[in-house]
Amino acid sequence: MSKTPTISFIGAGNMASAIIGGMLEHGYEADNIWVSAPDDGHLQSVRKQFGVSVTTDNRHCAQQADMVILAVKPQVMADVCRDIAPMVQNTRPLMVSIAAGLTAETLDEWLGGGLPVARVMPNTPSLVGKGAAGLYANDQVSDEQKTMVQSVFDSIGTAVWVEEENLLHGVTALSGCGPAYFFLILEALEDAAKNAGMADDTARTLAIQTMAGAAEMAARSEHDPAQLKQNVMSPGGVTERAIHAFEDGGLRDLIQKAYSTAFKRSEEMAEQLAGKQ
Ligand SMILES: NC(=O)C1=CN([C@@H]2O[C@H](COP(=O)(O)OP(=O)(O)OC[C@H]3O[C@@H](n4cnc5c(N)ncnc54)[C@H](OP(=O)(O)O)[C@@H]3O)[C@@H](O)[C@H]2O)C=CC1
Ligand SMILES: O=C(O)[C@@H]1CCC=N1
Repeated sequence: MSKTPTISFIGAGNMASAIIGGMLEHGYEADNIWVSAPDDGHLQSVRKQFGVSVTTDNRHCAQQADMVILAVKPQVMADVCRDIAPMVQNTRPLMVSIAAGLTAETLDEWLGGGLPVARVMPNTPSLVGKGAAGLYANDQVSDEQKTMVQSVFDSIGTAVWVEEENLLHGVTALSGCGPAYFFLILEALEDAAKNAGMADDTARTLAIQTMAGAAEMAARSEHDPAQLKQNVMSPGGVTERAIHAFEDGGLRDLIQKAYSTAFKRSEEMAEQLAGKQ
């Protein structure tokens, strides 16, 4: 596709806003973006914030698109898809779902069948160009359409194709949910520092910079995280005590448990929603 593709978002919530904000920040033209959602008041604030075109009519939104990004909650996806199915069966845009769990087969069935359907599991740091997304496409998606969806998610972070759709459960439990895990750790670290008497803004600044610095270092280093951790743990020093406290408290098991629970929930949602009539 030589012209800039028109991209329509159905749903204007946290994740759609993060993707749109990231795309605009990275040079995508607001003129080529449409957004629909039920609440006109909310849409008008989206229009003001981003300068995109808005409508409360999902069909009208989908009609404009080379690529439709379905950004509603999984539980309302069936109704949304069935409503726009007659329209997209005519225009045949690339349909992209960012919903957790829902399979391409289920989505395609709700959309009337035979459409190019891709799935993306993005995350909210897309807003600041630091997203991490897993991508999957069904066999109706052309190479040109794969390039189109990849270029959108590459522009707002890192996008990685998975060979098998089932692998998206693991992507969801890692990078889809992951920002929340790190925000929890930030909250807890800030609280610990404040409990010991540190000023609120100092605790926040130091905690955020430490997390960002550790991530940047892990990304650039030739060493693995275990070695980088060891490099901070002076024998008989301070960090060693804290790391032992984490290990003794079962932090690794807890992380494994949280990850597995998220993974299972993603599988469970796929099964439950596939049965939705
Ligand atoms: N949040 C995250 O970090 C991530 C979310 N996802 C996936 O993204 C999807 C959206 O999640 P999120 O953005 O957090 O959810 P939000 O609740 O923030 O946004 C959902 C949006 O859908 C709109 N909506 C509801 N019903 C309809 C309808 N019938 N037609 C059109 N729009 C409708 C809502 O409108 P209104 O505001 O007017 O109610 C809202 O704008 C989910 O499927 C989730 O699995 C994937 C990865 C990460
Ligand atoms: O919690 C959720 O269901 C969505 C999917 C990944 C992140 N948020």
